[in-house]
Amino acid sequence: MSETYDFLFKFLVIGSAGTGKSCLLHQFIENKFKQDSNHTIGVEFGSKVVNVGGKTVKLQIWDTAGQERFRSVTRSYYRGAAGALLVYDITSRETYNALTNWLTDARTLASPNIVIILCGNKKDLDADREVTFLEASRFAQENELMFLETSALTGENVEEAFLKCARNILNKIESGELDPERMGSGIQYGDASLRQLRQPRGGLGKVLPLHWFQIPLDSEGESRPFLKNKPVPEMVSLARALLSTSPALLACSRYLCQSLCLYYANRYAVKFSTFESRS
Ligand SMILES: Nc1nc2c(ncn2[C@@H]2O[C@H](COP(=O)(O)OP(=O)(O)OP(=O)(O)O)[C@@H](O)[C@H]2O)c(=O)[nH]1
Repeated sequence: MSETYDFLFKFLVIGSAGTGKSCLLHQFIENKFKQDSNHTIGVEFGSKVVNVGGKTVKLQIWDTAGQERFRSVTRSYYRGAAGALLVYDITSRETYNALTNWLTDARTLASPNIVIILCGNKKDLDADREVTFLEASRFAQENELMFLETSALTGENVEEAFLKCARNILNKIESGELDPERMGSGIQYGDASLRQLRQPRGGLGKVLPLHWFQIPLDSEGESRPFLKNKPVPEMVSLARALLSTSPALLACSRYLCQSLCLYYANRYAVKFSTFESRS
C-alpha cells in the first residue's frame, strides 16, 4: 500500500537500559503494552504516519539499546535525527542521573538543533517514584527540552510525546528556524508536498531555493504576508504581489485567499502552507 505524507521525520528513542523505550515505541505503534519486553540488541525500528497541525508526517523511529555494551552501535544511528525521545524511569534515580550524558551524545552526534522531549516513563508506578515531576521539569527547562511523564503500560501521554515533538519540528520548519533542505536535517519531503511543488506549465525552468512563506489567515480574513528566514528576491516580489492585492484579499473568503496564495506559490515554485493565526 502506498502512503502519501507531507514530511518524513527521523526520530530516536534514547535513554538508559530498562527505562521502557521499546515499550513506548510499541505502545505508540500498536496501541498496546508490550509484554515480556527484552533488552534491545543494537537498534530496532518502527514507523507510523500521523497527522500534525493539518500535515501528514511519517515518523521513522529508531529504538536504541540502552545498555552500555551497544553504545558504539547505537551512536552510529544518531546522525541526521530530527527529533528524539529522551527516556528515564521515574522509579530510578540512576536513569535520571544519566540524562546529561545522553543529551550530550544526542546534541553532538545527531544535530545541535535536534528537538528533544524528555519522557519520565513508568508514571503508573507513582508509589515507587524516585524523581519528582518538579525537578525533572526544571532539568528540562534548563536544557531546553520539552517534558512529559508517560506510561507505556497505561498508554498515558505516549502518543502526546511523539506528537508534541513532531509538532515542534513542524513549527520550526514553518518559522524558517529549521531548513529541511539542509543535509542531515532528519527531514524529508513526502509525495504530498512534492506534488504541490511540481513546476507549473511554462514555469521558471528551475526550482528556486525553498523558503517558507507564511500568510496568517485569521478569522477577519486579514492577510498580512510576511517573510521569515532569509528572503530571496523572488520571495520579496511574491510578497509584494500579494500585498498589492490585499484589499481584494480582505474582501474575499479564506478559500479564495488560499487559492490565490497557491497560485503564486506554484508560479514561483515555492512552498505554500497555512497556519492558524494565534491573535
Ligand atoms: N510499570 C511499568 N513498566 C514498564 C513501563 N514501560 C516499560 N516497563 C517495563 O520495564 C522493563 C523494560 O522495558 P523496555 O521497553 O524493554 O526497556 P528499554 O528501555 O527498551 O530497555 P533496553 O532495550 O535495554 O534499552 C520491562 O519489564 C517493561 O515491562 C511502564 O510504563 N510502566
